[in-house]
Amino acid sequence: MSASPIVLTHPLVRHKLTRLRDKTTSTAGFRRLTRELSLLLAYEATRDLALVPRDICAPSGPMVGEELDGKKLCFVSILRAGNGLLDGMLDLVPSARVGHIGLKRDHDTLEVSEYYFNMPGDVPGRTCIVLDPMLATGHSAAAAITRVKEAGARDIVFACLLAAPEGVAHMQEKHPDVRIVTCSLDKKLDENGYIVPGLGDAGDRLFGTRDR
Ligand SMILES: O=P(O)(O)OC[C@H]1O[C@H](OP(=O)(O)OP(=O)(O)O)[C@H](O)[C@@H]1O
Ligand SMILES: O=c1cc[nH]c(=O)[nH]1
Ligand SMILES: [Mg+2]
Repeated sequence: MSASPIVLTHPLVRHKLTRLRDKTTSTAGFRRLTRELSLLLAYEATRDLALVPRDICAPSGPMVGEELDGKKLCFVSILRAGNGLLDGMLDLVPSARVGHIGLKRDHDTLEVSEYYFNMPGDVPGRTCIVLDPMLATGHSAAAAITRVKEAGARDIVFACLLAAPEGVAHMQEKHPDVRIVTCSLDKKLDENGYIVPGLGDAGDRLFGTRDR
């Protein structure tokens, strides 16, 4: 059974997301807002990490604190727009490993092709948080997660800024075990496979390009 996506409803998220969607927001502003939202996404995406007790000496005396258990985290960025979320996540968890998967969506068929794959060796045992701002048809996210599973990952979260119902349904069919954390569940896809209301092309807005 697949879980429903976790949608962040915090006022800060809603405020920043509105600025992000606004087509008059500059490239620099878009990049900064994406980074800020990634910190808030990371907070929710890491909610279930296991803790173990740790003895420390506080200024007032000994106490039992807590620290993260085991081998911790691996972030996986789906190139290229996933990199917009990566730096903020690494600010929060600087020791995380990082994998990269290069995927390009064909504008006509909406199918994806892989052009790059590089994962750390010690992925089994780590929680993998796969990053991409957009879950549209879900083809990119599902293909990336198939590859992450082939690398040995078992505990996987997919974190995005916007999700379309079509993408959520595709992920629930292909990877029902993967939790989806998003800042918004939008209305639908348009006839070109773009999210409505959406924010346009995330990669282009992050990097100041125009790829269609
Ligand atoms: O859910 P889907 O229908 O697969 O669409 C979502 C994908 O499309 C965009 O990437 P794109 O292929 O445009 O590459 P880019 O990040 O290099 O711009 C986006 O960053 C996702 O990876
Ligand atoms: O709306 C969309 C859909 C896919 N990719 C994007 O960047 N935006
Ligand atoms: Mg793009």
